[in-house]
Amino acid sequence: MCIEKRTELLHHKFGIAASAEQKVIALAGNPNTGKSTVFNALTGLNQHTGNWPGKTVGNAQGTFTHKGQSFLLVDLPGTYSLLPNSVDEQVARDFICFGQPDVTLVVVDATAMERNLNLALQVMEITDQVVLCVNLMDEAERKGIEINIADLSKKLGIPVVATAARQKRGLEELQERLLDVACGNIVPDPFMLRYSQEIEQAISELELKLTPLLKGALKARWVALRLLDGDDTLLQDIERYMTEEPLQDPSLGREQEVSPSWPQA
Ligand SMILES: Nc1nc2c(ncn2[C@@H]2O[C@H](COP(=O)(O)OP(=O)(O)OP(=O)(O)O)[C@@H](O)[C@H]2O)c(=O)[nH]1
Ligand SMILES: [Mg+2]
Repeated sequence: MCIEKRTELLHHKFGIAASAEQKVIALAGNPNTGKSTVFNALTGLNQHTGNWPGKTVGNAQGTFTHKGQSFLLVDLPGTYSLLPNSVDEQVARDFICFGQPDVTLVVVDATAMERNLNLALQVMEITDQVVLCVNLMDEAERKGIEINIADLSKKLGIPVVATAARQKRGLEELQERLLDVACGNIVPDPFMLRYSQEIEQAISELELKLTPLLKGALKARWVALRLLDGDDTLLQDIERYMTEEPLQDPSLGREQEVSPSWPQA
């Protein structure tokens, strides 16, 4: 999508005023992982709060500049998943999918990695442009939890930064990695969850049909997974946010439903 079109989309559909040269960062994560603390530490007083258009869910936007590059940071509601079961999850998913952020920064709690990585894996299915922030490192250290950040980054295929946002630790490196991914100096190659053979087969068949329809706007594999899961809200959202050419292939119905199950926390 060209920059002018994205600026227009952000303004009209999400109430976000980003300038053409700004890199847009979506801040996602489980509740209480320190997203707002990271947001505040990075943006300081350069913040603006309101509601998401048509929703009673709070929306905070803020700006910062790193090495001459301006960033607009959007603090998303805390969620455990991106399946649209609640308004918070819908808001987070819609922005990550359709707001076309340059990077989605997933903030996880270093003391509860297993539960938190579930959301990170879901984001990595939607977009390659992901940076992981392992926050609350001071708490993890206090509890004797050790995390091999370099190994985690290698296994996940995305940049991973350790932070203790309340103490403002690790934020410089976080800004560096955001700049790297936003500007293309680092091209993440996220680890993909593999499902059963039956589901993988169905995904491949749907991907073939979806790829030309989606024209790179969304990952065909992820849309295929959502369709197989019977997620009607995604088709509505595709029409709402990509209104120029709604999906019209009648064979993309629900008859092929087999439910892939998300890894449970
Ligand atoms: N010890 C420690 N506490 C932190 C750190 N980061 C955030 N906190 C604290 O964790 C609590 C939750 O932080 P928030 O920034 O509100 O978390 P959040 O993810 O925005 O929470 P929701 O918006 O409710 O989902 C607050 O009391 C913060 O001060 C950290 O790195 N170390
Ligand atoms: Mg918050």
